[in-house]
Amino acid sequence: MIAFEHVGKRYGGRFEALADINFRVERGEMLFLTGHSGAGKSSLLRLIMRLERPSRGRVLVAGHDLDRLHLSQVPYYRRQIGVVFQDHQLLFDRDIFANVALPLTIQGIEPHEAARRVRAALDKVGLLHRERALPIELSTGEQQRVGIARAVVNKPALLLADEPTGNLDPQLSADIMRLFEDFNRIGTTVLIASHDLALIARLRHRVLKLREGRLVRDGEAA
Ligand SMILES: Nc1ncnc2c1ncn2[C@@H]1O[C@H](COP(=O)(O)OP(=O)(O)OP(=O)(O)O)[C@@H](O)[C@H]1O
Repeated sequence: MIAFEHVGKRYGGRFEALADINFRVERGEMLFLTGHSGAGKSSLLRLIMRLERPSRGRVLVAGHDLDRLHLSQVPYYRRQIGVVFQDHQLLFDRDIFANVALPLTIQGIEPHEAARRVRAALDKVGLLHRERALPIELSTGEQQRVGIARAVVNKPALLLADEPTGNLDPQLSADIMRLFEDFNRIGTTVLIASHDLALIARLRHRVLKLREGRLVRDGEAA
């Protein structure tokens, strides 16, 4: 599903944020990406999303060599990827339904079909009964679940998350991780960047650890 081959990333031609990164992720895997602040986690995720391009090496995702992807193909490529952010980035002037529907609205999906998919996604995160609420009326944990529903509404083959539990207490963090495991169980490949070492250790998935831009560990959580 994902292959990094000797990938390096420099910003501004000088600073090396990632150096000689090599790993493969099979379809249907779930794994964590960890490392200190500034280790390169977000840079690595941005390369997969094709928001950045590597300075060296190759990134392959879902059969695409991202360097060969034509600019006009990038939006279609990104539809295969769901992304969850720490601060969920919801639109506060629209209700939950409209927030989750956003990716489908942008794609011009027919409203009946869009509504069906939005409700299926909200149901999976346990928030179907709140579809007419505004984000401000929900708790932080619920807001994050809306962010996850929006990320999966397209049924992406790959789900990426950047510190999805960064603002949540341990109980809510565990709930959110269980939700990711549910999506993984139905076949979605899941890659989560996280600082939460205690939680990662409990879940016993594969862990990629970065230190100063290098991959220093690839294996089961200790
Ligand atoms: N657009 C950019 N331009 C210049 N330097 C950048 C840019 N993005 C990231 N960096 C630098 O690259 C390094 C890796 O950053 P990155 O955001 O990937 O780390 P991270 O592991 O995600 O950190 P955090 O956990 O704090 O989010 C950092 O030193 C950062 O300052």
